[in-house]
Amino acid sequence: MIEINNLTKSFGDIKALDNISTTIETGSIYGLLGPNGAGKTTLIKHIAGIYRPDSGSIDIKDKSVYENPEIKSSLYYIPDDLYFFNQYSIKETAKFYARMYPSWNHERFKKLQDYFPIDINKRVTKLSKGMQKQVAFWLGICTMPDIMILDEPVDGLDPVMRKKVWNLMLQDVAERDTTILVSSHNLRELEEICSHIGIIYNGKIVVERELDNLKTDIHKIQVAFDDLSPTELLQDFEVLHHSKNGSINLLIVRGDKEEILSQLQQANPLILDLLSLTLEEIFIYELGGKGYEIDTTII
Ligand SMILES: Nc1ncnc2c1ncn2[C@@H]1O[C@H](COP(=O)(O)OP(=O)(O)OP(=O)(O)O)[C@@H](O)[C@H]1O
Repeated sequence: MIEINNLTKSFGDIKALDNISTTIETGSIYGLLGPNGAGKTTLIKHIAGIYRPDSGSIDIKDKSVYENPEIKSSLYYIPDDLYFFNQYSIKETAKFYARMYPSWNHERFKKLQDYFPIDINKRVTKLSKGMQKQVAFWLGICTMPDIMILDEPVDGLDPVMRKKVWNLMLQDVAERDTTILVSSHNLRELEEICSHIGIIYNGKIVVERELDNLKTDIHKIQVAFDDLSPTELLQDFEVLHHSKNGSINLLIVRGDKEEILSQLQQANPLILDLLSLTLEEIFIYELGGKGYEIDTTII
């Protein structure tokens, strides 16, 4: 379990993290979303024990992670900008990892040689960006981490390799109860794999929920009336979005699904449909309500 309490970090006068508190349960896959500059990487680097907090704490298994080699050897961090030693081949890097990580599993490393089709004698830094990402996952999963921290992890991987990599991660979660913290702008992918979602904006976590619960609280509705405005009927609910195309209204509404539908039903709509909502839509409408909107500038 990762426990974060009142974590704050500033860079000069930029408050990158503003009093963040949260808990990430063991065995969960926690997706961290947020606009550019929201604070995702800064939060991740604190959890990986790289940054020292200005105030607050990050505890893993009840121990502070910063400058704690024991805790750090039980987690594996794949940053957005990978780093490998210049002269080392994959095989030599694996040997180095075997010394660094007490739980290194060499059997696994050998077994995965067929899964990742790269010659282990090749120098890692001479490989393509996507191949280096594959090596990062390959070596990472062989360190048998309790926690995997992934910043834009599948950026640069081809679609087949993305599936293969997620397949490995999910197996590890199922078999070893690994905790995965993943930050990505690829919301479709996060939607497929995450059990929990946290949305960060201006250094604060503004929405945090189990993915299934997130979807039961916010609804996309298509409704048409002869001459009524649906927002008048829904005054007791939070309408995050309303647009109209002819007589058809598209609504994004927060609240109890049955109550919202019954309210609309009472006014005898010509059409009333509940549509499925994607994580991307939740992201856009939740942040729209907090001042981060899609506006259009004509150039
Ligand atoms: N080392 C640093 N020095 C100064 N400012 C920094 C540093 N690292 C981050 N920041 C600032 O902190 C804020 C949060 O940055 P961070 O990299 O955590 O955002 P992010 O959510 O990961 O963004 P992105 O999606 O664009 O990668 C930004 O305003 C950024 O400019």
